[in-house]
Amino acid sequence: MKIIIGSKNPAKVSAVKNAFQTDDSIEFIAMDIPSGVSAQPFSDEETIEGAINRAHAALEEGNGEIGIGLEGGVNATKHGLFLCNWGALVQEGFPPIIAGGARIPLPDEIAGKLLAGRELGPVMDDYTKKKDIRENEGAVGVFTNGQISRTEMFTHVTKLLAGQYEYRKNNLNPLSIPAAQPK
Ligand SMILES: O=P(O)(O)OP(=O)(O)OP(=O)(O)OC[C@H]1O[C@@H](n2cnc3c(O)ncnc32)[C@H](O)[C@@H]1O
Ligand SMILES: [Mg+2]
Repeated sequence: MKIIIGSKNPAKVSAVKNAFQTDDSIEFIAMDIPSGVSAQPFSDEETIEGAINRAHAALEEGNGEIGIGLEGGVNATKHGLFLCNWGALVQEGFPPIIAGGARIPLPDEIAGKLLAGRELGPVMDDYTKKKDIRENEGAVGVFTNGQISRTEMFTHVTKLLAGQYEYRKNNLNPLSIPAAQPK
């Protein structure tokens, strides 16, 4: 089985491999796929849409059995601007499977820069004086003092996708297969 991952970001690619590691017959292909939403999604809705877009486009371009999209964004609440992360798994002929990740508030100093229009990736690099935080521990890793890395957070999201996919496969009632969703 071929799983096409809609990103070449190593934090995302490792997460998908971790989540499906029990199955040796899987071939993983990572492709650079645009999210089709803003570079810095600003709501759960927009972030979910980005994940689904990536999963659909990955499946189509990579010609596999499963497409996976993982997308990071932020979501404003009255308690502050929270990191939000979403994943989607797309399989031909079925509606997308969706799962969300852990969320933590961003410090005001970082949130202010995003509200002023900057992207989290470069803001985190400036803040930590390191390079490519988004491909390594991520903002979630920095602000949890290394407890939960971006890979670990996305591994959790992908396990939630993989588990729902397995459940659907094992409990498929042929009479209730939903119609394919328009792309
Ligand atoms: O190559 P892709 O797959 O696009 O990987 P990405 O790191 O850009 O990830 P997203 O597009 O999903 O993330 C959306 C935006 O949020 C930023 N971002 C999200 N989570 C982050 C994190 O944990 N650390 C640093 N930047 C993050 C990222 O740089 C983008 O500006
Ligand atoms: Mg991106």
